[in-house]
Amino acid sequence: MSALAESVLPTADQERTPVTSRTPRPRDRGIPEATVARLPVYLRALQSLSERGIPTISSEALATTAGVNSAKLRKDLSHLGSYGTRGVGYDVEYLVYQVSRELGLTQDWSVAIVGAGNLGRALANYGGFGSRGFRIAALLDADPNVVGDKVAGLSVRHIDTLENVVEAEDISIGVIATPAAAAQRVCDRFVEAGVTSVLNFAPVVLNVPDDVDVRKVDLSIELQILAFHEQRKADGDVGPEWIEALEASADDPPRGMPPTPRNI
Ligand SMILES: NC(=O)c1ccc[n+]([C@@H]2O[C@H](COP(=O)([O-])OP(=O)(O)OC[C@H]3O[C@@H](n4cnc5c(N)ncnc54)[C@H](O)[C@@H]3O)[C@@H](O)[C@H]2O)c1
Repeated sequence: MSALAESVLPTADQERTPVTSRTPRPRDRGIPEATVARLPVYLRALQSLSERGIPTISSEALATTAGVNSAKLRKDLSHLGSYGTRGVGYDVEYLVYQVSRELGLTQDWSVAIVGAGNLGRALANYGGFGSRGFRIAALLDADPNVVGDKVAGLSVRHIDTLENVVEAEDISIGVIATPAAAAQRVCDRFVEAGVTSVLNFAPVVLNVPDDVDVRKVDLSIELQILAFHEQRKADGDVGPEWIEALEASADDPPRGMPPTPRNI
């Protein structure tokens, strides 16, 4: 069990549920995507408060710690049914539990990474996933020279075993770290094997059925967004009012403005 999973299970009625890739997932209850994207930011801030032994926090202080405005934070947390107590604020431990539960982190998730190259190995070697409830259960590759390599305590398996691995390891999330040309086929195989959540690092748009969630990570896009902001700052266009306006309209940034790292 992950440290996080242990730390967010205060009572018996909040017990962990064993999850398999075919278990119906606790779907969001109409929570906006932009709110879901900010929950990990709140969680990180809350965990840091918890580690410092801070029992309660006002929405303003939590918003400052998380780097968002307080009205947005209150609205986000209201989607979780959390309103805080007037004059006291939010109970930090309970909010850690609520946000973790909403993100599905009160249970462990098994992850398979396909592509044991530079990126796949770096991901597998990163120790931070385990403490957040993500177990890297398998690393697969198509190159016979790579299959059998030991990475982060795992033996790289052949891609031909993907379906067996998904079944045997109860894989819930598939990570694609292959070249772009191979990504769609790998994705199709994940989906055929029953995986309905895919994290794609390859620079390609994947086609998936409606019930499959794909998140794409592209560092070059993030760098381009930062470059855009650097340019605006150099031109003197980005002042505090502009940032405020952006934060107030996180779901619908002003025309011509890409989402900032603070509002996605
Ligand atoms: N999203 C980002 O921010 C980001 C950053 C760096 C790299 N990337 C992308 O991540 C991917 C991997 O990059 P890398 O530097 O690790 O490349 P790499 O060449 O080091 O590794 C790719 C691995 O995929 C394997 N592979 C190829 N076809 C396969 C298949 N059909 N099935 C299984 N394995 C297969 C190769 O054998 C190789 O081991 C690339 O698409 C790259 O563009 C994305």
